[in-house]
Amino acid sequence: MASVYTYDDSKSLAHDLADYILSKQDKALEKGKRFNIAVSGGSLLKALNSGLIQDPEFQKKVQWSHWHVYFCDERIVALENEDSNYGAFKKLVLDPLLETDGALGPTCYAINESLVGLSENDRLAAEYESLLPEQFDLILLGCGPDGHTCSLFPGKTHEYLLQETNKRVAWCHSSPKPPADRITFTLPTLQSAEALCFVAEGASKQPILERIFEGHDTSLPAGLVTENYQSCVSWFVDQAAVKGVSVKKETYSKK
Ligand SMILES: O=C1O[C@H](COP(=O)(O)O)[C@@H](O)[C@H](O)[C@H]1O
Repeated sequence: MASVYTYDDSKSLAHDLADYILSKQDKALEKGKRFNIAVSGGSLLKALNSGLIQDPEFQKKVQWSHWHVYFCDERIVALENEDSNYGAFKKLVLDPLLETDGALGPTCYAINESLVGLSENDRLAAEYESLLPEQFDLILLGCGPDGHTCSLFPGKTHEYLLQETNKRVAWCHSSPKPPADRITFTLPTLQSAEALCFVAEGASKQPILERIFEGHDTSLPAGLVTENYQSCVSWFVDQAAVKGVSVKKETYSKK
C-alpha cells in the first residue's frame, strides 16, 4: 500500500520531505557516487526550497555535488521563460544555493533549448530520454487538480501518453494546462524507479485526492501510479488536501 503522511502546515511537511529525500540520497550514495533524482514543477518546488535550502537541519546534509537532477516533465519553452520547470527549479533551488557558503551545486539536465520552436518535439523528447540514467533513485511528483502527474493528463485525448510502452520520455501535445507542448516521463520510467513520492497541498487538491484514495480511480494518472506501484509510492499531503478523505494516515518516522 502507498504511504500517506499528513501535515498541519507546509513547513513541517517540507521538513519531513527533506528528511525522506536525504534518506534516499544516503541509500544511493552507499551504493555509488550518484544520486539520480527527478523533480516535477509546480508547487512541489516551494517545499524543496523550504526543506532543502532554508531548513538549517538539512543544509549541511545535502550532498549536492553528487545529485544528478532531471525533470519529470518540461514545458517546451526557453529555459528563461516563466513556464519552464527548469527555470522554476533554478529560481527556487539553484539560485538560493549559490548564496550558501561553499556549497557545490548539483548537475542538472535541462532540455536542448536550441530545439525549442523548431517543430522538432519528438527529437527533443528523444534527446532528453538519451540523458536519463537506467534507474532513478527517487522521482518527486506533483498532482494537478485534474489528477495529472508529470505531463500525463487524464482523458481520451492524452491516452496515448499512458499507453506508451517503449519510450521513456514522450512529447505531450495540446496539454489542457498551458503551455500546450511539453515532454513527459512515461509510465515505464516511473515504474522502474526505486521510489516515487507525491507532494500535494491545499484544498484545491481535495476532490482529486478523494477520487485517488477512496475511489482508487485509475483513470487519473496520479491514481494509476498510486494503485499500480503501491509499495514504492509515498504521499506527503497537508490536512486541507485530505480533509474528509478516508485514507490510512501514517506518521513519518525519521529514517
Ligand atoms: O503542469 C504541471 O503541473 C503539475 C502539478 O503542479 P501543482 O502546481 O498543481 O503541484 C506538476 O507536477 C508538473 O510538473 C507541471 O508541469
